[in-house]
Amino acid sequence: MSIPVLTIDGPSGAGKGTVSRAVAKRLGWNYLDSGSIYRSLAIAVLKQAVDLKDEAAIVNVAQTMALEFDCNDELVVRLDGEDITAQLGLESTGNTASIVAVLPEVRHVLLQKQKDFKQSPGLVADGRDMGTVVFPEAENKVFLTASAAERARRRYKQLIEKGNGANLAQITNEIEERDRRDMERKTAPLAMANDALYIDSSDMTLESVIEEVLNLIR
Ligand SMILES: Nc1ncnc2c1ncn2[C@@H]1O[C@H](COP(=O)(O)OP(=O)(O)O)[C@@H](O)[C@H]1O
Ligand SMILES: Nc1ccn([C@@H]2O[C@H](COP(=O)(O)OP(=O)(O)O)[C@@H](O)[C@H]2O)c(=O)n1
Repeated sequence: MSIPVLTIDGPSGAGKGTVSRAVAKRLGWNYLDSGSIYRSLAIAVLKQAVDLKDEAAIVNVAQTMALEFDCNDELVVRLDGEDITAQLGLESTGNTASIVAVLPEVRHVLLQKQKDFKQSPGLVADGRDMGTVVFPEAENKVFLTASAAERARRRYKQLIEKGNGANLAQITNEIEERDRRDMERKTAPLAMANDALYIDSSDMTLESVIEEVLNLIR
């Protein structure tokens, strides 16, 4: 029997990660946080002080970086043996991730790493192109979004709660800039798959979004 896949794509701060983790836990399925792969590459590129305009050098880092994901209660990510979990969630990391994610060759190199997460008994995959490019065969697809203002508020609150400083106006600008970059790139842009369920979570509680996604599976 084929392995079931649920894809959840959408822009930054829509709730993809939180909803995906909750649904994966309820179903007992594996979870792919594809953004963390692009984020890890961003950290590797920053660590090696690679010029963000040097496409060949960035592709080389993508090909050679060794990533380990430990998904117990909390996700722990090691890059070339070093624990980079604390840097993964920074907004600066997400912004750099969206710059390196524009490169077609980078996306090509990272494709198989993502496909390898499709393991029994099932997979919840969260990102931008899960339903369109990485798992087009998935039988359940969601496009999860919310207004940019609401997504910025959520991100702001999340950063403050984690004890990181944050500025709402700056986060709003960064989210809008990242939306633009993710939607306008040529390769695997952020777009809704034809066969996806559209959910605007602006005025929904987290619990009701999770319920709606679980209803799709049942
Ligand atoms: N429907 C919702 N209502 C209120 N807060 C939400 C909702 N969905 C997500 N959040 C909160 O917004 C923040 C960003 O969610 P996250 O899952 O990290 O988004 P994404 O993975 O799409 O960037 C988290 O703190 C999360 O708890
Ligand atoms: N499948 C994916 C996932 C992320 N990304 C890129 O990686 C960046 C960070 O992704 P993320 O999912 O961790 O970001 P958030 O939505 O959590 O802010 C995005 O802005 C995208 O540019 C991508 O191109 N394709």
